[in-house]
Amino acid sequence: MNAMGRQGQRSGAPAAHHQRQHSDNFLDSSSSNGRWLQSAGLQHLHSSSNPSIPPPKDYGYYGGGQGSRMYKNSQRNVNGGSEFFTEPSTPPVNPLSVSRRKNSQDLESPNGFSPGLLDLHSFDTELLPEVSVPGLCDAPSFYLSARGRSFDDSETYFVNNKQTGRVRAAAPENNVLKSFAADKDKASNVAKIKVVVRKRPLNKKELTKNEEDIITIEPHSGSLAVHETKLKVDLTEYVENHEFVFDAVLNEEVSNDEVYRETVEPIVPIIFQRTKATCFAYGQTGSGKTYTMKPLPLKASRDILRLMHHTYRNQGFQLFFSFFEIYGGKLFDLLSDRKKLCMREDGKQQVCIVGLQEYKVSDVETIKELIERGNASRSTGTTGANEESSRSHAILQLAVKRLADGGETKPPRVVGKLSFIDLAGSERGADTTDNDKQTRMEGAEINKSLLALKECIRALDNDQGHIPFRGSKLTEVLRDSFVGDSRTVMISCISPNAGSCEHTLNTLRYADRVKSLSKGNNSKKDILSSTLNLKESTTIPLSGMTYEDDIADSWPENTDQEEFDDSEEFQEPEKPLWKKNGKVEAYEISNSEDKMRRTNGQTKWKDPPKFETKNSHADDDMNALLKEEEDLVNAHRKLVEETMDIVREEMSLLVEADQPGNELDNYVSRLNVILSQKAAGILKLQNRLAHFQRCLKQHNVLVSSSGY
Ligand SMILES: Nc1ncnc2c1ncn2[C@@H]1O[C@H](COP(=O)(O)OP(=O)(O)OP(=O)(O)O)[C@@H](O)[C@H]1O
Repeated sequence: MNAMGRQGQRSGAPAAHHQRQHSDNFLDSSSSNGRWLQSAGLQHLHSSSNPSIPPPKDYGYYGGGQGSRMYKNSQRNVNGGSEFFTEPSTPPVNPLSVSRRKNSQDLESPNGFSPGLLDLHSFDTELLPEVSVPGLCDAPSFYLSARGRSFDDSETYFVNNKQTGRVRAAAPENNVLKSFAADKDKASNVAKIKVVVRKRPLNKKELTKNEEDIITIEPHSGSLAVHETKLKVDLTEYVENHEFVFDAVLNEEVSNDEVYRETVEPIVPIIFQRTKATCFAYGQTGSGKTYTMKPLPLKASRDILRLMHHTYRNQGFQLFFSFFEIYGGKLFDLLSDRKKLCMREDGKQQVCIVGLQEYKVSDVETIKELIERGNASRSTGTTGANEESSRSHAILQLAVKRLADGGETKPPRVVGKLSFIDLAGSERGADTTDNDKQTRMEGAEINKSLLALKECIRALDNDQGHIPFRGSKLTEVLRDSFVGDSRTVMISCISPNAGSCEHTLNTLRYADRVKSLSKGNNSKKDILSSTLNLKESTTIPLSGMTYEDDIADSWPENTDQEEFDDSEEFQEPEKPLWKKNGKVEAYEISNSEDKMRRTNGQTKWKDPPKFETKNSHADDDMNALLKEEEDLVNAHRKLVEETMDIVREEMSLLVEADQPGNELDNYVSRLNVILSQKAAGILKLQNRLAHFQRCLKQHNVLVSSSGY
């Protein structure tokens, strides 16, 4: 049945009344009721939290008929599917069309890659003096009012087209230069975390199946609604509206250029100011993560190079490129024949990826080539929802480095870093069409890392002293995104079709949790990060490492930062990968850091602690427990939602019971159904709770140490 038909059937009251009702409730989302429900992750129930208010029955949501389903359907017909997937500004590389494993010979051939240099402490920016910004005061002040606003600003930083939700695309060529020069303080005011949602258009398959678009986007207010069709106990349908507000919401018409301008462009200038920034896409398989992420690094590189060649000309800045993936809990270099990599922390708990090949790049063409090579090496497969699905988390890093005073004789030091992370689909483990063992294992691993990411976010959100970054390789890599002088942009990708409703709601709830991180006091999180460093320095080695890895890597005995800060330690040249005109062209980050320290007669690495195996089991246990907890909370939330529905049903039953001539039989049988439903729901949750309690008991030691 089409939306119009259903709407006609459902509407018991004039549509105008409902429209007002919804938008009032929505606008009232800051009320205590709204906050109360939001705090329980049930904000979507706000509009119907008062059982005396009839349930929402139509989509007349944002007023003026624009948010109605009728409107959306007609919009869809205009798009008709012919525009679908026509826009990639960077044509997607088909990994299957390119040989998956490039040999290193091929990769290292000197075809334009400029010299690269070793950087052991690739995340260490402490020793660098602050970058002076030439011409800062000359900045045209009009620019600030037009573009380059910080994420915190209450006004949108670009102008939206009110009809289409399209972001105005009229940016001047050198806007990054201008926005950077505009105001250094403004740039450093860019919010620590920005959460953006992007909705993709319905695809051909969904259109063929006549699937409904259930997402309404209101770009001006950053709000979005998911219209979920549900069944009452008497099997009649009704629609529940779930409302969310984010830093920005981008509808299906927004181009990749516009996505870039909204997400990454504002953070590019501050990479030159000792900032580590991360942009990642999150969402179910086939929701558009890769499509969204793919063009961003190239656009960012272009802007970074422009800054280097203009604003910072002759100031010793260099751009380095690396690309790796996390697959099955292990790291692989996508630019080096999928060489296995190893992650390590230095004395300051800074992450260092040993063996990762970095390329010094100075032109966009080379970067494009590297991106294509990396993408071709990615692990992909087919899921029910996406024929070319990413099975891994891919991490592409652009590091801005600067030559030290000694010029080319010393390795340049990192000034800032921009990381792009294309996460694997958020529900891969639950994909029912994935039934071979390998795929299931991949799914489990992906879920583990996404769960760990969520737990880190939750821990930061709840001001917990311990942030479980070690829960997965992904969170270890991402750690820098959340602590210290860092910026994070999360792009939540959602599918519009009704069949994806549950996954979409999960993605949006996840995004909502990340968003709440940015609400609080940032300094609070910085304090947290120092607590974290203290705690982490005394905890166990990286989970998921093999025993061999552990023996080879060992662990820092001494975390005295001063000793590790000594830049003289970095003079030993790294293993050159290839040479051009007698100059080293590319280097790999190796474990010579260990050797240096040992040969200095000051061994700072010790044998693996004896309790290591036990602790890596403990990590697994903790992950399992976290998963149990997650499931319990979700089940509880679901029961509350169902209870609300049942209460509504009861209210109308009572109203009917009071009507003259009401049939007692009908009342009795419906009440019976309602009560059985309630009892079944409670019983199910009780069983789950009992199971969780048993798990807690089983892992008693863990429970006390992880603060349960
Ligand atoms: N905004 C969009 N506009 C047009 N086409 C899109 C958009 N987003 C995604 N697509 C298309 O949808 C399909 C799936 O997208 P994509 O591969 O990016 O999904 P994904 O989230 O990365 O999936 P997975 O997690 O399985 O890797 C692709 O064919 C892509 O071109």
